[in-house]
Amino acid sequence: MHGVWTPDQIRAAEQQLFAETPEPVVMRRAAYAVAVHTARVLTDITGGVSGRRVALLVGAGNNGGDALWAGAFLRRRGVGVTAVLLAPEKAHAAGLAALRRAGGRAVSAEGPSPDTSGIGADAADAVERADVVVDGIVGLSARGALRPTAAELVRRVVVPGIAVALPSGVDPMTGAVDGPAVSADLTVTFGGRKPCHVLGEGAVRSGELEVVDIGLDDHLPDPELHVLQPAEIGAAWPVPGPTDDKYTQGVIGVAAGSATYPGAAVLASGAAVQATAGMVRYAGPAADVVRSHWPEVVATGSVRDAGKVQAWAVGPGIGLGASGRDVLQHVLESGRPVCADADSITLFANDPTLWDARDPDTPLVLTPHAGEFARLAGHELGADRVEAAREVAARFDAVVLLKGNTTIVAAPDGRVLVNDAQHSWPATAGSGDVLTGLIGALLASGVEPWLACGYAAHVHSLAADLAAHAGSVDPAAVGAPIGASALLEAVPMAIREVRRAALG
Ligand SMILES: NC(=O)C1=CN([C@@H]2O[C@H](COP(=O)(O)OP(=O)(O)OC[C@H]3O[C@@H](n4cnc5c(N)ncnc54)[C@H](O)[C@@H]3O)[C@@H](O)[C@H]2O)[C@@H](O)CC1
Ligand SMILES: [K+]
Repeated sequence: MHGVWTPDQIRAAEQQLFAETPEPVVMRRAAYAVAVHTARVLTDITGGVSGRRVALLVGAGNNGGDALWAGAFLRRRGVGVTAVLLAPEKAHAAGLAALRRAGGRAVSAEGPSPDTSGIGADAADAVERADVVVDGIVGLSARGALRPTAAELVRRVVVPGIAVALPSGVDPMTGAVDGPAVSADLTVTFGGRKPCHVLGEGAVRSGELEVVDIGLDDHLPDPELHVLQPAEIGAAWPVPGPTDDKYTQGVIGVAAGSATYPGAAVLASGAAVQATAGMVRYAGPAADVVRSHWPEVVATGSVRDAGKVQAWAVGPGIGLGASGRDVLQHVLESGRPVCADADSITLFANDPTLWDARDPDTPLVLTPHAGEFARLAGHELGADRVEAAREVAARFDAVVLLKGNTTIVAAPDGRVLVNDAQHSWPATAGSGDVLTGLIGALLASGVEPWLACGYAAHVHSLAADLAAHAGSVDPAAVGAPIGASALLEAVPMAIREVRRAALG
């Protein structure tokens, strides 16, 4: 599991570190890593380092200081370095002096003779002629949209960009982008991941991420967020052992779909069949259709005669009427872990007395999208999705999986997992029904609910990615839109992929 720390947590750890290692030494450590990675990128794209050109975009703070020091190190390897200073009078003095000593030059972003968009000729020329641009405009202390000159410079960058700490223009806490922002090929960040590297557009804008050790590790508190790694998901994914039979691996009950809309039932049951090797029971009015798609499912017409299960997946397509309510109430009273999705969430929102049916000691997972979340929470989902999910998880004493391009999984005790999909292929009708089946199957296998959601979210987005690329994991492969059935079909491929990662 990777940790993710807030800017405040990182700053506090830095202050502790500075008590033992002087701040300029730490900055040079960070900058040296930026220089090493920039040299690597230069070699990748131009075949060498010496004689290549790098433009540094330099803001008023220490982020600009990192870029200036990195420029000084690159000069020593023969790189032609020009620093474009956004606030010449506030540029990091020691960094600027080091760059000049090493033979680099500095120009003002706005002068002399700025063009109609406010950019000076030397600055425009430096950005245009560079092989690589290093973004040191703003880092951890970024506030709001980029100021006009910085925004204009960012618009002009067409060559590969390396972001120092984080891509400028991205909100450090939420990953949200408001106006122009750097789209980095590579982000070199220090001490640990920050929320913007894993949330929303920031995750995409960060490009490849390099986390550099600058000595902070011993000073960092518990992380704010966690990101699961494929290998740990693969190692934990339940597969049958030598002494297992169909019952010992967990039996999942699926209560979904209706006679008129059987699709949700077929997809959720199918996902459960593909996810784990135990047994799947379906209970509801779509029993015949489910049986014809998935002969291995034991299907009955009602939750009342479903037989024993170890967990329930309930909700997709059950409707908002009395029968849907009855189904939800029954599974809540079963004393088994429940993954409640879609109509179940709206039923909870419409009728708070349903919470009384729940055994407080039995885990409950809620998997809302933004609209369902708003109904459940009683307010719209704002920019801070993490805090929103955390608050609702605590309020309802349930694990909340908030759907979106970045999936957030909040536990009632405040732990938060993030699954940063990096693509939107799962944004297709029926994809949520597949996710519900995956989570339910993992719950039935005894996986802890918070992790079950994290494992399922990862495998779900990986399956969509694989399906969209016809099974290829080559990042250069071109994708095509998929439906939920194709996603479902790719689930075993995704499970194999994470299990392979676990083997190393
Ligand atoms: N404290 C340290 O010695 C270390 C800091 N590090 C670097 O320092 C950075 C943090 O430095 P600072 O706290 O000085 O702050 P930053 O360099 O992140 O930003 C502060 C400056 O950016 C400007 N700014 C803020 N929002 C802006 C916007 N929307 N558009 C344009 N300009 C904006 C402000 O005028 C302010 O002067 C980290 O991200 C990292 O790159 C690293 O060198 C590691 C060690
Ligand atoms: K930056």
